[in-house]
Amino acid sequence: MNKAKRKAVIAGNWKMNKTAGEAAELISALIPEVAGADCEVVICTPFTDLPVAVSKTAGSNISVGAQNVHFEKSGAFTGEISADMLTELGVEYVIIGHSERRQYFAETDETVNKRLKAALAAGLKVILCVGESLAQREQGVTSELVALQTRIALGGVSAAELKNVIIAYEPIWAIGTGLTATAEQAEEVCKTIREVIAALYGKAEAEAFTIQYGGSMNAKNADELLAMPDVDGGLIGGASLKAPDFAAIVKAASK
Ligand SMILES: O=C(CO)COP(=O)(O)O
Repeated sequence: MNKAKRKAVIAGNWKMNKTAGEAAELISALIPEVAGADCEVVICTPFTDLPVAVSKTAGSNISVGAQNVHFEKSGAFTGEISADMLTELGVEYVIIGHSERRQYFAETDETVNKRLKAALAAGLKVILCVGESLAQREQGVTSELVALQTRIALGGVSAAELKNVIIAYEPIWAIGTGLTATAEQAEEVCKTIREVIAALYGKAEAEAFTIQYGGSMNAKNADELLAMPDVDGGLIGGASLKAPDFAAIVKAASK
């Protein structure tokens, strides 16, 4: 695989953090720190921060994403947000299938697939999350599980649409725990994902495809993780909430 062909994507997943006022402050601090980065920079904010995030980042190299989207276009789905609502705001990306959504909000591979197709149809770029629990890793089913999650999520997605999809490999046991997958563990699963993409869409598509690692990624471990041949970026939780911490990872990806 020629990694040089792929531009790294560093995305912050703010989760349920930052009011709109706090978001404005964080973005103001972030813009000068990441200006000129040689990688793509994305911040995925709570829904309520999206308008301020879009307006504040205008003219900068930071793209804005949401953290979820519903699969229907509109209707009686109290509390939900549609893809058209996001695109009209100027939102470019959306995270789909994060393990916290799967774990706490009963999202399944099937609804992840429906959300993904709805997002792509509306013109959004998707960061699709896959990853195993600690019990699944200990049972030795990580590769199989991640391959299955990937196949189901991408069901019905064309090769043209795939260009707007990134996959983030996020081992659940490494999220917010301070436990990072070793670079070798991250590489092994990211490589498996690339093989699944190659089997589904072909070798050229797989080589062009961006795969991120996520799970306690920080300024200290970013270099080693990003040096892996199949790790093309990161999806960052905790370390995306402070401008210097996030900027340090962006810098590591720009080397
Ligand atoms: O879930 C994550 C990003 O989506 C990772 O979160 P942490 O970086 O806080 O472990």
